[in-house]
Amino acid sequence: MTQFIPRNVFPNYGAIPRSYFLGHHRAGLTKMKSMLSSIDYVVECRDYRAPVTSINPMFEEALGKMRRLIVYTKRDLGSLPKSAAQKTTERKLQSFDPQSAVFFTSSSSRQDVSHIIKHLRNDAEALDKLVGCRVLVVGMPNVGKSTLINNLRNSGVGKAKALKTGQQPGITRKIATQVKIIEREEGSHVYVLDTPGVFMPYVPDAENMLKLALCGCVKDNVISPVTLVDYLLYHINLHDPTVYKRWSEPTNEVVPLLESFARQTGLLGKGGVPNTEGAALNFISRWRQGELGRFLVDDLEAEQQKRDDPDQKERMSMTQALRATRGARKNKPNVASKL
Ligand SMILES: Nc1nc2c(ncn2[C@@H]2O[C@H](COP(=O)(O)OP(=O)(O)OP(=O)(O)O)[C@@H](O)[C@H]2O)c(=O)[nH]1
Repeated sequence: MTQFIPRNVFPNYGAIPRSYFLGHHRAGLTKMKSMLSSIDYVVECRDYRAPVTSINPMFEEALGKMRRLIVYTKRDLGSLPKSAAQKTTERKLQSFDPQSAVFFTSSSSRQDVSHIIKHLRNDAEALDKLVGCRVLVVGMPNVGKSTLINNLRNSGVGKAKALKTGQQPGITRKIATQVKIIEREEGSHVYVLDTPGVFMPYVPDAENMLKLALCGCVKDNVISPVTLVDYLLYHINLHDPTVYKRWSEPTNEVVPLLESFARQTGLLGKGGVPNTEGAALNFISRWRQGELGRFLVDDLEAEQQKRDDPDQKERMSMTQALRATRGARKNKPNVASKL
């Protein structure tokens, strides 16, 4: 048997849309900025699987001066609990933001959110405010903000879910009413406010767009699901190609893999022909549920090198991003019109 060699670069970056900045993203960001004087903390959520790519530089610009907590959500999908890989990843991520309190959460772990409650309980006390402390939770679409707030409320005051959550981005479209997560006898309670997920006006690097779409920050109809599975397959093969052995031998060919997957899972169209698009969506959904391996799509070593290199510009500023959007608008159809 010939040895399987995974691709070490992804070859298919052509024709990938790079924008997903919708009306409620812009409106949400403007509203957040206008509320800052009444906010004590910002909790910035990032996706554990794409911890660097899911940083929205517009939040740094708009909210960078606030007291900040960084929460990497969906930890359960990016690493195995207590594994060496988890420890290394988290140590590195912590080192990227030495000035901020950094947390890692999985929606299935009560303990993960209890660390945030403990931190806020101690830290917010120092604010000594009679009116209570207000925390704004921000992040990319679908990163898990509402889920986090529901879990904080449950852990902090023992109450049930207050906010709607969903598998596709854009469930929260407006800044929500505040939710109490910590109660204090003297009345200085801690409240959190959910916000609509905000995407970037333009993503210069096509690979980053694929990463964000794979993690669910972009609606599933924006990028072809077959291209997304191809990109996912590229990552899976670098980690462990045996995770799909039920359906195929290790392969770099996405279409035969999806056809085999469709036949074996009954995803067939008219005349028994494999429904490749449906199969692709199903395959992605399985990865998002942790069935096809748990790994990061960002390379933290490469990020470290970038940060160590003084000549590298780390992020686009808001102005640059907006300038790029204008350029993109001239050349590309409006993605929002497809939604
Ligand atoms: N496995 C896993 N799934 C999670 C976790 N957190 C959130 N999710 C799922 O991710 C999806 C999005 O979660 P939401 O809380 O609705 O995300 P959001 O950031 O509020 O989304 P927007 O409405 O777009 O702003 C839901 O299907 C959640 O169940 C987590 O820690 N682990």
